[in-house]
Amino acid sequence: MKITAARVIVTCPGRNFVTLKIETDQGVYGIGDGTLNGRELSVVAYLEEHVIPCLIGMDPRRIEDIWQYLYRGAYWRRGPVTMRAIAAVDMALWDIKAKMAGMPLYQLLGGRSRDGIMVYGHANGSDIAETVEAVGQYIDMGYKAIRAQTGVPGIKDAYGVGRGKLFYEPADAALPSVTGWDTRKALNHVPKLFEELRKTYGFDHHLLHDGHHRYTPQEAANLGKMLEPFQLFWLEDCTPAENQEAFKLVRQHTTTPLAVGEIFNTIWDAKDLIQNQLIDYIRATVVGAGGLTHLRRIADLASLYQIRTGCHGATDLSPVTMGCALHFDTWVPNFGIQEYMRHTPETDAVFPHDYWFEKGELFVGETPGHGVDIDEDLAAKYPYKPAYLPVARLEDGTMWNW
Ligand SMILES: O=C(O)C(=O)C[C@H](O)[C@H](O)CO
Ligand SMILES: [Mg+2]
Repeated sequence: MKITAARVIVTCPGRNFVTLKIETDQGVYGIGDGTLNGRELSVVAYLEEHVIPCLIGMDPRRIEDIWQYLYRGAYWRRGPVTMRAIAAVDMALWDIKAKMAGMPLYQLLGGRSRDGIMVYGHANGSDIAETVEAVGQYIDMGYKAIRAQTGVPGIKDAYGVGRGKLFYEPADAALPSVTGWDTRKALNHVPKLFEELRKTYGFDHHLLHDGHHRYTPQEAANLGKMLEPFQLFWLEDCTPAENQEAFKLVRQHTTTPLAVGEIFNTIWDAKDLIQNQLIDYIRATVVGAGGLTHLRRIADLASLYQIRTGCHGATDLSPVTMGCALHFDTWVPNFGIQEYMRHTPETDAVFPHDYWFEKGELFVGETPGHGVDIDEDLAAKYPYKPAYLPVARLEDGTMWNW
């Protein structure tokens, strides 16, 4: 069996997606996602110029060997561009293998560990009252877990507060817009949101919060401590994780569960955090961390330390990644939760998929493969549009982490 052709499809049905389609001499094809928010065309070039020429003629059933070829063979390892290109190939190859087996992908991974996948949605508002109302809407839709973000008085465009409620897109400008940040103001405000949420809705639902790399380890520890009475499911990205040791300080001071990893590319980014039990949830997902082949290794390492998965699932991960992640979630023994930020109806139409939402959970169907396809004619109607995430600056103009 041979790979006969592969091509990259870029489409923007509301936001940009990079999709890889791999064809074989047996008529079976596979689909993979290589979207890298705000840097999409770098993955397109990496795939078209450096990966696809090597793939032609290879046996698509040799998933592991092709993964190693692309990882070790490039000499230059890791990084978001490389690992997304590898992920796109890996997803497409697993799709092909599962289609040939006539099985949904989760069967090849080891079979079903659960029926539904608990997901969390994004509730946000410009102030506490609006966010409390938005959380109520998610509860009414049946969600069991909700991430809550709020505008903070005195901060311009606080992280996670979109203009829309059910659909909002952080990468919303042709060049990065400038947002603000002030840790003091956030630390004074965020605990009040969760106090209000617990007063209003009680403790039956899981609540989550994303610090988006904004706090120093000491500030993050302080926030975690202040949030303890409100029993969060997790506090995410409370401090940047390039220095994995920084989490020791946070961990020593708070029992609020910690989640990290949406920007991790490999097991090496998470190794010390996991082995020192400095986190509770690992956020790496299929497109970010080199596909299913590599994500499985991260999950297995995490399972040794009772750390659970919490795959990133923002809108910049296409329905192809969402489909793969849901098959992974259906299998993975140490599953925690899955992020689910809804795609627009336009995106859902470009990517027909066999997964659906019901009472706070997502379910995958029995379609062979990962169950997500691309309608190429429709995709062609939405050409690439430059779009960037914002940047963040402190009041005095200093660049900060968005
Ligand atoms: O979904 C999250 O938790 C995020 O932090 C969203 C990210 O900012 C977004 O996916 C970046 O592309
Ligand atoms: Mg996040």
